[in-house]
Amino acid sequence: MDTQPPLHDHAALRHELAQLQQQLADLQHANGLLQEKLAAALDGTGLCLWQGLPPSGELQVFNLQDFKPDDMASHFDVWYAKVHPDDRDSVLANYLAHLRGDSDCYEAEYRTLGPDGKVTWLWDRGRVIERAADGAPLRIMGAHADITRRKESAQALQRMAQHDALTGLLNRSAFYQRLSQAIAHAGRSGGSLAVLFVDLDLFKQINDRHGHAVGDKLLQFVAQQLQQVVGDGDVAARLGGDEFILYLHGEAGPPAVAAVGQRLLERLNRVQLLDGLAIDLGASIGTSRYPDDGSNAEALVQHADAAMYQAKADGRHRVRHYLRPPA
Ligand SMILES: Nc1nc2c(ncn2[C@@H]2O[C@H](COP(=O)(O)OP(=O)(O)OP(=O)(O)O)[C@@H](O)[C@H]2O)c(=O)[nH]1
Repeated sequence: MDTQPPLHDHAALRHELAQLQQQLADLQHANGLLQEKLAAALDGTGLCLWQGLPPSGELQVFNLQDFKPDDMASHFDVWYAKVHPDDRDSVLANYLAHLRGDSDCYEAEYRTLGPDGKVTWLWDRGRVIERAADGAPLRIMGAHADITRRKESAQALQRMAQHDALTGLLNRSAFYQRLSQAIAHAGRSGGSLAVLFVDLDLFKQINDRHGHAVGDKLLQFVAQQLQQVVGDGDVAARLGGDEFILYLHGEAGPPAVAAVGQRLLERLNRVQLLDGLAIDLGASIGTSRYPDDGSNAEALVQHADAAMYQAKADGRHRVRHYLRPPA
């Protein structure tokens, strides 16, 4: 039996095939243009587009500008394992809240850890674009970007705002902030803490005799000594000029506080050899304690300052504790 289609059907099929091939070529061309536009839009942004399929946990990445394929996780569990342990809870809570429909979008800034332990900060944002009839999320699409440099600059700025440029110690405002937090903590836990106000003796003479640059080096030396006498959780700072301050946390009774002050004086009293110069460096130290001598940072510092003036008046290079004026 002859099963060949009639000749005119062949012609019709060929025509249809040619049309389909043309449509395919048009679609490929349009797709190529879309890819070019997407690449142009993303160029230089550092953005990486991703799609997640919550039912299977599969993750896909659509563009790899600035990224290597191995940087990308192909499954939710792999991505989650890369997130810094300290950031996991908050990122996951944010992501799940959005999958549940509790938020308009998922958005988080978090650290990831590379195999070599390298930390990369990511900004990540996504939105569910397809849900099942019962509301279960089927597809989520989003983008992430490497924000490590921005984070590092912000951290450097924060560091500069909190530290003294010459000595690297905390500055006045950061110290007050820390001391206030320590007082609040001690207040809740029934603990005590001590403040030591340190003012160098006759520093103007040292500057005048040896020059400002030598004075600067001495201030840096004093800062190092302060850091040597404080323990874990204690804080040392430069208030400005030749004034330094520190607080000791925990059960710092008067003898222990005086002993720390004395240790510091011994360290400073050694004649310092600096640039071939022998410099006799001294300091007067005033101390106050929470809660006996003040209930807030300002009062404690003020009273330690008053005790420091008493140390100066008593002959300098000594430690004095704040004495409440007689009522
Ligand atoms: N080298 C240097 N000197 C500073 C700096 N900041 C402040 N000073 C100087 O530190 C000196 C502080 O002197 P004063 O506190 O007035 O008095 P003193 O000479 O230490 O005398 P007493 O405090 O009475 O023992 C001043 O001469 C300031 O110019 C600094 O950053 N570097």
